[in-house]
Amino acid sequence: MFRSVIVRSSSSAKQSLLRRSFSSSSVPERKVAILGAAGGIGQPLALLMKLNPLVSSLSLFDIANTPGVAADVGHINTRSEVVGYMGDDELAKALEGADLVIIPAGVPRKPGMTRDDLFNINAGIVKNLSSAIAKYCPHALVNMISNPVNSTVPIAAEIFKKAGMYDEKKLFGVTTLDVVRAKTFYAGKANVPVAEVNVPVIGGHAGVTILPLFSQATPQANLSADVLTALTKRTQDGGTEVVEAKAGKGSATLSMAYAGALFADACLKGLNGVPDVVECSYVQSTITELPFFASKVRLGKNGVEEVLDLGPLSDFEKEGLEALKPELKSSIEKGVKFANQ
Ligand SMILES: NC(=O)c1ccc[n+]([C@@H]2O[C@H](COP(=O)([O-])OP(=O)(O)OC[C@H]3O[C@@H](n4cnc5c(N)ncnc54)[C@H](O)[C@@H]3O)[C@@H](O)[C@H]2O)c1
Ligand SMILES: O=C(O)C[C@H](O)C(=O)O
Repeated sequence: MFRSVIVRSSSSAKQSLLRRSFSSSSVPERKVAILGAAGGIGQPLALLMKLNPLVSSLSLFDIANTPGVAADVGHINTRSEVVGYMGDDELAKALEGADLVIIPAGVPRKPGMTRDDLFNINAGIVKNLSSAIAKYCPHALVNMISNPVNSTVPIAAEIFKKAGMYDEKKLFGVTTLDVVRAKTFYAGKANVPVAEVNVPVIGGHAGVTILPLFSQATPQANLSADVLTALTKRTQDGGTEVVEAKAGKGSATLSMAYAGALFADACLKGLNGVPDVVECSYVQSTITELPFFASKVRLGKNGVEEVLDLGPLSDFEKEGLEALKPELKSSIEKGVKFANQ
């Protein structure tokens, strides 16, 4: 179809106009940058973003090993051009012109650690990367994967505020893996096809701050209170389950890359004007008294279009919501304090 439009037009100016308007109305150019692209999440995420036809330029940044990852992924015969960037001197080039920046940079947990135990190392990494984003691609959407997400998102927000370019619609904590897990675990217990399952997950991304709303799960299933309690706990402990199974070799990487690619795809669809794109994400929010909170979010051309209400909660979920607030509040405050010291 594209080729026949070009062949039939007469002048070359007309051809190029047609080419531009045809291609921009179908699939716009989109640059996606991954920071931490040579890591356990970064590599499979780079692969999945290379497979995404919405991406025209894939920028792979890390402090080490990106040339190899970029050469490898770059041989795949899909739409995007791939460029690897290594070291702080190349960070500006990696970011310039980016529409979406995905951040899985930083250290993962080992058995016995909480996500908050990563704060001392990852907070500094996120602070530096956020300063660079503020400088080189201030209008990009940012998908924060680096833990502790409950604190790294507030850190990025504070850095962006200091730089005078903060737009709360453009900053997202990636909690999609919690949704992916809740769907998988629910489908197993409810004995329904997993592809049909939807489960919102609210709150944050650590332990009890992860609150799946199985009362709103579809398709509906009549699960006992004990089963719902066990499903909730398994979703909250999903990350720890992987950390323990990997026995010192890191945390979830493959399922996270899948979840990160799903969320990035939703962001790109929103940017491209696809209607009714709704995903859960940890964003600046007023639906509770906490300044950041994960809930369903409608994505649009400017990022967050609408933070959706929580909807009706069961008594068990209402208790879970009250129980998560103190920990989430203190993680947010820790991030804000760090960014401002
Ligand atoms: N949000 C979630 O649901 C979720 C899920 C899984 C893991 N995580 C988090 O993602 C992070 C990464 O996990 P991983 O398993 O990929 O770790 P990893 O150690 O395998 O990879 C991290 C990568 O970050 C790079 N890096 C370090 N400092 C950097 C900097 N300043 N700039 C750019 N890159 C830098 C490292 O070189 C490495 O390649 C961890 O903090 C982990 O806890 C979050
Ligand atoms: O559990 C972790 O440390 C990594 C990640 O947050 C996860 O949920 O798998």
